Amino acid sequence: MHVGSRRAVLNPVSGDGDHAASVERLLSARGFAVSRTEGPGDALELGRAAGEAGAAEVAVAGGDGTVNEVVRGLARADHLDEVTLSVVPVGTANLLAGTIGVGDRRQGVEVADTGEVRTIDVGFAGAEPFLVSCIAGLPAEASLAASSDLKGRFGTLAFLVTGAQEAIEFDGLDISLEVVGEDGPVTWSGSATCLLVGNARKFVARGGQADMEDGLLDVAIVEQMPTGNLVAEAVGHRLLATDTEGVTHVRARALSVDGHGEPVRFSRDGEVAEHEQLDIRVRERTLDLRVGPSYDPDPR
Ligand SMILES: Nc1ncnc2c1ncn2[C@@H]1O[C@H](COP(=O)(O)OP(=O)(O)OP(=O)(O)O)[C@@H](O)[C@H]1O
Repeated sequence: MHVGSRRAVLNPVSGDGDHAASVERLLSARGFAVSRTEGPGDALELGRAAGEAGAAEVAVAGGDGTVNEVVRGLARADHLDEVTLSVVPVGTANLLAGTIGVGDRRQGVEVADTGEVRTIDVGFAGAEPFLVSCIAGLPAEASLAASSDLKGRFGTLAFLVTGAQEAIEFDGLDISLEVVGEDGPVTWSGSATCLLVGNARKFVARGGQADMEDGLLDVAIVEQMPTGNLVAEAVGHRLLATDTEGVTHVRARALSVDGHGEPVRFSRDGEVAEHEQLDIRVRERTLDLRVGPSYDPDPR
């Protein structure tokens, strides 16, 4: 491997922010040229620069937000399918790392160096990529409402805390969907509490990790229900059973979301944007990703 082909993007303020020096040292020792972010948007530019320089490997030391920025930068440099990505989890929730068997920062560094490489699907919402999920409605509102202070104190639980509060006030999304499902087209129209589209995560049955190599997105549409609290609880605990009334579940290659002229707020791996109309699709086996030893390519 030639010098400079391994780059790392390190967010020094992710999570509790006590990792920068030690993780930088560990990654440097494995041959990664480490760049630190100095503010929002830097990880995107560093990802783009790594892509434009043709970096063979990019490690991200950060949380899901930082991973999302780097992946967007790599996509803009048209380098997503030529790079090997790895994640050193130093954020708060670290959803992606959790689903690919990378438990902590030391293991993350080890995996960044020698972990098995799998080629995973990448979701796209319009032109923007996502690895974990693209969600609209209640959970997106809730995660938006979780201030970083709250996130800092409660970690992932902040989602649940705010989720329950927001549910009481949430009006629902008035949307129409055209879904290219695994078994044919599906249409849906109505008022939804939320639309959950997972690449690395699934939201029905036991929830948790989804198959990231099957060329399919896991789509759950939760109908607006009068008792919003109940839904918040169900979503929060990831207990949406397959047959829950009011929940439509489809494995899909693509879907088109229409907000009937009203902007719908989407969260792509935590990055928020509003769209009146959005096409979401999956590009099968697009990104090489280093995974931990407990990664299960076909979780059931
Ligand atoms: N040097 C910096 N100073 C302040 N903010 C930064 C800096 N570098 C990056 N950021 C911003 O920090 C935010 C949080 O990053 P990240 O998602 O990695 O951590 P987290 O929120 O703790 O973890 P998670 O997303 O896994 O819950 C990102 O929105 C990013 O834009």
